[in-house]
Amino acid sequence: MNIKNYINGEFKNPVNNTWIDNYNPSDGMIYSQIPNSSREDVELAYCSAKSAFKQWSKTTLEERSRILIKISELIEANLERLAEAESKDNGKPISLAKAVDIPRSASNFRFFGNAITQFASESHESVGQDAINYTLRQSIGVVGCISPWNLPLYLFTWKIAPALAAGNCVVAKPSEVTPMTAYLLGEICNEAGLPKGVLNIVHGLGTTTGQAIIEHEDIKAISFTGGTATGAHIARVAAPMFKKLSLELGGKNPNIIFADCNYDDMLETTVRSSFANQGQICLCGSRIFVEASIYEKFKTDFVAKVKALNVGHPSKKDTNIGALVSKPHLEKVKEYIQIAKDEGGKILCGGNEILVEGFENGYYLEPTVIEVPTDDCRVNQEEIFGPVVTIMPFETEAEVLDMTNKVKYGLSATLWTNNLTRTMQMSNQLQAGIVWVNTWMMRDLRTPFGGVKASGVGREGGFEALRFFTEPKNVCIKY
Ligand SMILES: NC(=O)C1=CN([C@@H]2O[C@H](COP(=O)(O)OP(=O)(O)OC[C@H]3O[C@@H](n4cnc5c(N)ncnc54)[C@H](O)[C@@H]3O)[C@@H](O)[C@H]2O)C=CC1
Ligand SMILES: O=C(O)/C=C/C=C(\O)C(=O)O
Repeated sequence: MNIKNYINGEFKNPVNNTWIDNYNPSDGMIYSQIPNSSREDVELAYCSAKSAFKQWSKTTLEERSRILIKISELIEANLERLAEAESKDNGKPISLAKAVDIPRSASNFRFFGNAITQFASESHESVGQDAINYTLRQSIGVVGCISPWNLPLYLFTWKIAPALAAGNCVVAKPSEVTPMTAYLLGEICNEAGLPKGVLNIVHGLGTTTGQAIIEHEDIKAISFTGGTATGAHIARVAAPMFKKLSLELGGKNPNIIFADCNYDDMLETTVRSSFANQGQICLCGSRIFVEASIYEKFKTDFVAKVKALNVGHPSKKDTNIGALVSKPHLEKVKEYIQIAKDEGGKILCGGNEILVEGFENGYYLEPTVIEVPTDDCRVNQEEIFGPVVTIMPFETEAEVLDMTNKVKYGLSATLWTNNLTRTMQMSNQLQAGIVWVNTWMMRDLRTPFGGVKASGVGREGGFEALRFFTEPKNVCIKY
């Protein structure tokens, strides 16, 4: 089956008729092809978006809201089909796609469909000067949304929904590794009555299609989620063109466990925060620091739970861990396991590729726990983005804070403790955009989402996203 570009409400082949193979990670087979769109395709998408902008930016908030909520309902109505497509394209367990990815994609549209009706601008009375200022929040125009492969429809819609709600028209590119649900979204948008050209989806490689989007002179804002190196490249290209930029990048998130925590909750959640989605979530807690007094107990209990996880075909109900997203990614993760061994790390469990019966060419890897001798080893400093975590003990708050803040990343941190003073003090000092205390990845879509340092620039979510996708203009009236 060939995936096509979605431009001006129609499905089109790429102008230069160049295609890329799309692999099913669970069996390593090519199962579809996608366009490797060129500058010409991006230009067609841009022109279609530009024509639609005049009308869409003037469409009432109620009408925009109605359409976005309709899209949300149609995503829900297509739950099974979308979850199957996501699981096949990405390798994630179908149970996860059904419970998390697709419902959250629907929530993204519903949330921003509602949020835009509550979004208000400010006014400032200049007392004593007989003047009033009011600030308009105007749609930007045509914006670019570029998303990664780990949470394909979830992150694609997390960008598109606020962009559309704010009255922009969009040229969007999903990851070339997981294009299928973005393709299906085009059909849903047509059925929901989204006017032609408001959303345009171009498929292809980052270096061709993505590059054409970020270099386009008239695409005025770029919202990107993906690797830090790619984010830095996008900034180098787009910042001198004065584009607005939202960059949500990698992480090397600490999971800090104190002896006074609720142990059972902590243990269960830590297995999830380590290995959910095969560890391929930028928020996964890939560095586990445990207070020395419970370190040996934690090590034994954690390893036992990890060994019990079921690695298998994504379509099977009892699969906890599916396939990694691609062969090159599997190789990258395996290289890090070798690096850990070379650096003196001890593999407590996992570390090997798995041959799943009947799917021997799939990209399966055992969930891996590595005990590291020091915090400054490469596996504790660099993003692996797979089912691999490190563990090590700590003695004091000061020591663990120092280790957690020493990495170049600063996305999220999880703290397990029942000590209120410690919670407040550490939350203040952790260099991260998001801190979870006694939980992980509990999401409220109104909250600011994003990181500091090499984890990115800007915040997504709630009104932050609507602010990003609008341009403020202050009007000062003297009376
Ligand atoms: N959410 C996250 O934090 C993610 C982090 N990563 C990290 O990045 C590493 C590399 O993974 P990749 O798949 O290569 O991610 P990537 O960052 O290269 O890809 C993300 C998106 O950016 C696009 N892209 C790539 N080059 C571009 C360019 N020059 N201009 C515009 N768009 C471009 C891709 O086509 C894709 O749609 C992973 O191993 C992982 O460590 C990857 C995906 C998601
Ligand atoms: O918005 C969320 O709930 C999760 C976002 C996750 C990422 O951005 C990621 O893994 O890249």
